[in-house]
Amino acid sequence: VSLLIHTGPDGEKAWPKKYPFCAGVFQSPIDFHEDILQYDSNLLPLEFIGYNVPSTDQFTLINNGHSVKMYLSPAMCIRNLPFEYTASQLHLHWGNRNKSEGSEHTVSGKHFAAELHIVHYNSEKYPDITAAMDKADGLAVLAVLLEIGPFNPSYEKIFRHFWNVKYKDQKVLVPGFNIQELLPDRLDEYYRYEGSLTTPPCYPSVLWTVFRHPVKISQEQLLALETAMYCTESDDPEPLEMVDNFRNVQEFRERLVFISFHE
Ligand SMILES: NS(=O)(=O)c1c(F)c(F)c(S(=O)(=O)CCO)c(N[C@H]2CCc3ccccc32)c1F
Ligand SMILES: [Zn+2]
Repeated sequence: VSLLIHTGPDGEKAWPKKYPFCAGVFQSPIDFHEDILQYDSNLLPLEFIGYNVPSTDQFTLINNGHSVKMYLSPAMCIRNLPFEYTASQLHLHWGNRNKSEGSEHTVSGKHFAAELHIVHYNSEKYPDITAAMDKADGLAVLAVLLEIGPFNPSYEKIFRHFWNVKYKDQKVLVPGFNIQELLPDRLDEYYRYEGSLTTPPCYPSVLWTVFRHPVKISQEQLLALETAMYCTESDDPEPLEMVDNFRNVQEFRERLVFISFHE
């Protein structure tokens, strides 16, 4: 299934056949534009517990055939959400070397170069992410929009390992570091809405927090992300580049996106 997930924009048109929720309600990602945004003074800055993981710990980074994902420590969690959410994994979405517009969420119709997602599950109500992932209050995903700028040493702590996970099912250990370094400075400014997984099975189970301010990585780091990995296994005679693994924005009718900042 992972090979079929992102083979071009037509790939996602085929999802509902096998994954009915992908054609359902509350689908993500979406475009953030003026007339659906509403300021909400109750949206507090998120509080991160255990994000500063010591370098003696290690994260497993794995190429799962349609993204590169890094398993996180169960000691990492977020407060100031309706429940306590425990970290599960982080992964990225990106475009290709000729079109560096691979973010999933867009702002006023504009794609950013790429997008980082940190997936958490509601550990107050569910024992693990498998139990949580299809529940309306099951998941909370933090999203960071990435754009081109100076070299980013924090992102490099993950990106430097891409060459060891070029092919599907390859994995490598990454020394622990402070995952909060991957987030923008203004943790108090974000978009908030109820949406879904952006990959099959597309469960409408995600409380999305998309930070307002993008984080910068260098052109070279972005190129590494866009060119290092393949969806196929190392011995596959027809290698398939892992590119354009973002879902297109979904219809967003009669709903609002709440913002924690004034325009
Ligand atoms: N953009 S997104 O945040 O919606 C999102 C993804 F885009 C994505 F690719 C993955 S995955 O783990 O690589 C493959 C699908 O399971 C997940 N993984 C989540 C979804 C289901 C699940 C189950 C166990 C651990 C992680 C996840 C995901 F939440
Ligand atoms: Zn994602």
